[in-house]
Amino acid sequence: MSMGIMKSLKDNFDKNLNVDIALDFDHFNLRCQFRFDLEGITGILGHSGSGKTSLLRVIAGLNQDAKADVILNGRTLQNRNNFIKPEQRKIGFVFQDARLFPHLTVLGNLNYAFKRCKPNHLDLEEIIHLTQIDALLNRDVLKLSAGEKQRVAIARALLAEPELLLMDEPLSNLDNRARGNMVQLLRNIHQRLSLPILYVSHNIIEIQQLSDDVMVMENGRIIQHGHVHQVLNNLHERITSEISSPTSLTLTVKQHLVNFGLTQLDFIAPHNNQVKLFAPLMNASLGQALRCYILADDLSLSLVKPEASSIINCFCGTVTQLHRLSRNGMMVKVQVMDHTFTINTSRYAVELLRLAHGTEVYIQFQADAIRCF
Ligand SMILES: Nc1ncnc2c1ncn2[C@@H]1O[C@H](COP(=O)(O)OP(=O)(O)OP(=O)(O)O)[C@@H](O)[C@H]1O
Repeated sequence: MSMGIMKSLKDNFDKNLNVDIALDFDHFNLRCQFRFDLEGITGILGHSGSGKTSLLRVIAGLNQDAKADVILNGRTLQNRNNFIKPEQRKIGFVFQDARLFPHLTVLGNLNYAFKRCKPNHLDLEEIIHLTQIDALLNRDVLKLSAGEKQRVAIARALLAEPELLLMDEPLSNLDNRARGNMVQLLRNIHQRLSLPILYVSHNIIEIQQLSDDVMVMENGRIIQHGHVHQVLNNLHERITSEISSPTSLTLTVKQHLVNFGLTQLDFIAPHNNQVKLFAPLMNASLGQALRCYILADDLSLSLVKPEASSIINCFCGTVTQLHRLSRNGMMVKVQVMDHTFTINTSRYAVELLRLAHGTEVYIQFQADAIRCF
């Protein structure tokens, strides 16, 4: 197995992406300028039509009309005078639909990429195993399920040994269960290959579970870019006009209470008091950091500390924001130390509790409201 060689090669170059793009369609203008170190998975979130696909297409070299400077790992892919063709950019692209070669089997599709990439630093068997397609190799690609097709498409993209992988809504044709499995598979791939990924999705949960950094696009512009928790917990009002994003946290495992079916996670509350935060019992080692989220509908608010309550998680915090979501629905942000919690409640409750910026409140949630990954 050539994992050692793979890893050292991946680590040898400076990984960064430098982009300055101006692209004009009849009714849409894309203007993006950014430079960042390519380390993990960067999620790209935004309403339909905000320009996410257009941005990926320019980076991949699929839109020659764009006025763009694109520099990947110090290599100029495009500027006023140069245009490197898509197949020479060392950028992989996985689309919403798998786009496999229909006349080839699964193995034929993989070999197409593998044989064109010389010398090979990746091990074909390893990639087949990593993408869980061992049992599919001789199958006709037209007879695969949507999830199977996407796994083959990912394997094929990896075998071309890209320096950057672009993924455009790769899981949108899958049901919830297949989507969950694919998120885990993508995390494994990323961990094993250290391959930077730009990952476009409408699905905030998918972005929360996969991304280290998140960019938010609106109307052809990047309006937010930063660490996943920081961006998702403070999503721009225009993006959260109809939905609330989940509270996004990284928490470490403190202890397992096997008899109660609970796992205690580390959480620092006001005045530096360590308070107990419980999640459902999970198979994770002590000290392991977990990506966690809580849906806004799963939290409730109280003005007084509930002394005797069956809801076992309760923290004191301060209201920092109130935002009307619908005719009767409100979104409330509560700051608890460094953590911002997002709670959905009714306009009636906000008036009843006289909630305002600065109100001290207690947030409550059940153990199974916290979902960990
Ligand atoms: N070839 C084209 N010619 C003219 N307009 C285009 C072209 N491609 C995209 N657009 C327009 O550019 C805008 C951005 O499209 P884009 O596909 O980049 O958005 P998106 O954020 O990826 O949307 P979605 O999430 O629905 O896929 C849209 O208004 C779209 O109609």
